[in-house]
Amino acid sequence: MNNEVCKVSNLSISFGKQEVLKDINLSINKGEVFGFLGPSGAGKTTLVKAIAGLQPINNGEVEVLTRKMPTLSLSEKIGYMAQSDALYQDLTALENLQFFSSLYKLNRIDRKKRIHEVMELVNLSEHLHKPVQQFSGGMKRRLSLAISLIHNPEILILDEPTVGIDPLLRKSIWQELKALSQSGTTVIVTTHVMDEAEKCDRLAMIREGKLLAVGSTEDLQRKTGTTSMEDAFLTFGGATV
Ligand SMILES: Nc1ncnc2c1ncn2[C@@H]1O[C@H](COP(=O)(O)OP(=O)(O)OP(=O)(O)O)[C@@H](O)[C@H]1O
Repeated sequence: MNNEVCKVSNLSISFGKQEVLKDINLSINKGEVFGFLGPSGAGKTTLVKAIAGLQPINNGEVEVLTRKMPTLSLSEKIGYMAQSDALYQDLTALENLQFFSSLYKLNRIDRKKRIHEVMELVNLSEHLHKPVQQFSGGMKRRLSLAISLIHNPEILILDEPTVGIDPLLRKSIWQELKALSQSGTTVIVTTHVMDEAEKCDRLAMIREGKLLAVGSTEDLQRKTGTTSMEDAFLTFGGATV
């Protein structure tokens, strides 16, 4: 059975003269937690934006759920959380969630139920009526995560999801991402943190717009004869992340 939900073929993307992604080929399977690991500026954000359909493509192709990206028709099936939070500061958490959920076809009762579920999940239930401008950085990240989950997407794309989040909550968010993947959601994350990379089922190592390697942590360590992701990354040609 073909489990592929995303296929990137010969993808290249340039900004002016700078080629930031160079001939990327990879595929992502349904229900896996797939990570993009690489140092700052490697091209991770550009790549996940291309997968989310938010980034024009110069060469090659990105297919998601057998559709060629970018396409608007998949917005119901993809949840995307950007690196910087896109929240309305003057509105409360609830009002933000209501606004974003109104973009999807959820009826009022489902919407209310789902808002409570996602707020519970990110541990923000007691702050539902607080204006976002009073939130800490970590709380804003968690609210952004809740918003990306509001429509129960098949594919969840998270750009550096746990930046600014304390270790305890980071752990609970990772548990939740794992649970989502076990229930069939495909989770795609970017990170430059090695211990987070190790939590992914498979990883793509990226440096200077090039794909260095793809595989599970075990695969990548076995191939390089190393015992840590840091050493594996260095062996594949990456600088320190
Ligand atoms: N809109 C843009 N216009 C011009 N250059 C851009 C644009 N977006 C990204 N870049 C450049 O593309 C390269 C890759 O950036 P990208 O944000 O994809 O990297 P990243 O791996 O996600 O890094 P970080 O972890 O710091 O976010 C960088 O050199 C960046 O300066």
